[in-house]
Amino acid sequence: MHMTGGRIREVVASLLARPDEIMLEIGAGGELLVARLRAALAAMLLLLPLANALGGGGINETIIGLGGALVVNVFAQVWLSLARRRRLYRWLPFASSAFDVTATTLVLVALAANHLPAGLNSLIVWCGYILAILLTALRSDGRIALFAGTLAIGQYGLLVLAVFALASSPEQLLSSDYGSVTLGSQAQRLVLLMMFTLITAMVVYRMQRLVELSGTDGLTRLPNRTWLLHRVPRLFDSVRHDGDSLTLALIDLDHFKRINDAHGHHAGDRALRHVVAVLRELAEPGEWLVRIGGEEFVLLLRKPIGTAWERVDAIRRALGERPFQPERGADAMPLSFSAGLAGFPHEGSDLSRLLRRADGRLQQAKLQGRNKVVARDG
Ligand SMILES: Nc1nc2c(ncn2[C@@H]2O[C@H](COP(=O)(O)OP(=O)(O)OP(=O)(O)O)[C@@H](O)[C@H]2O)c(=O)[nH]1
Repeated sequence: MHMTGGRIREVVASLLARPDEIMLEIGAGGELLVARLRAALAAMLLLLPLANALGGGGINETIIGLGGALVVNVFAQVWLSLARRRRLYRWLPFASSAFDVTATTLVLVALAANHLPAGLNSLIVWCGYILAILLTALRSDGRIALFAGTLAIGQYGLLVLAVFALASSPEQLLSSDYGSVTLGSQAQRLVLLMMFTLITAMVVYRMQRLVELSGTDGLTRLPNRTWLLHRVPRLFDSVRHDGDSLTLALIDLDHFKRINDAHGHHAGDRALRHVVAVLRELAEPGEWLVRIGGEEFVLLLRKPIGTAWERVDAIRRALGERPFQPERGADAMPLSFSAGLAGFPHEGSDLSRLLRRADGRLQQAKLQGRNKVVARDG
């Protein structure tokens, strides 16, 4: 894979950015999945000290392993109950992944307190870091993957320094069960943690791009119906919370079939991009344009229906002043749309009701001769 400096900067910026609403929504679902998986893994963790005891391992290590596994099981249930709540706690993924990493470190510290080489050479417990880092990939938030990886590298690095500082002689770092602890092998483990962090971060990046693609219309790069379905419930919540109004405008281009028939499908595509460019240029903050079908768009305006009507009508007039040129040398042709408006929450408290109401008014606009915006039932 060839990555230029600019591309690397783009990947890093995207991983460090706070995900948008949809990605956070998916991340919240991911948090619940992580919490369920953690609970299952924690239960399986209880088997490890058991296997150690059955395999003739030391009693102290078995007790430390069992104690660690029990604590992880109790916390796993706490994280699960928090993730099940409807409320989105922004700190929860950071706190729970910090717990996953720190639990591993604490078990390693306990092992080191019992027998120094065990703290650094216990491969089984060290794998807890790998699990903690890999789990973050399910949250589709690059910041959490990088946070967990950095924390694991930091904590393990400090443990290595502490053990080497505490060992008064090289013999103390030799063990018949765990082999010899060397700086070289510890450096390798730190590099491995970096590699796992990098891979996990790239998985998150790919996942974010795929989600982005599934919510974007390929022709106009506008958000699509999938985006609308995911975004609208949160937008409704926020409008309700702030006591604001929201208007949904259903926009349909007039006689669009004629452009395709007269100039071909490619010209039709360019006409769609022309309309979107004009609408984008005119869009103000608090307005979201979505392509929901062929030549059908939804414009969401955080405004009461009267003000929204004035806005959409101004956009309709502005589009009329920007004719579309189907081919070089051909006469420019004026484009127009008809629109039906519906207000949230008084005319519909969910998306399908609002769309139905707006569609009725759009049909009225078409029947009344097109190039018209209708905000009331006639
Ligand atoms: N070029 C192109 N055409 C599209 C696209 N999506 C839908 N269309 C065309 O848009 C046209 C819509 O036609 P109709 O639903 O009959 O509506 P209309 O011609 O706009 O007429 P009114 O809506 O009644 O004003 C059809 O010819 C579709 O093929 C697209 O992505 N590209």
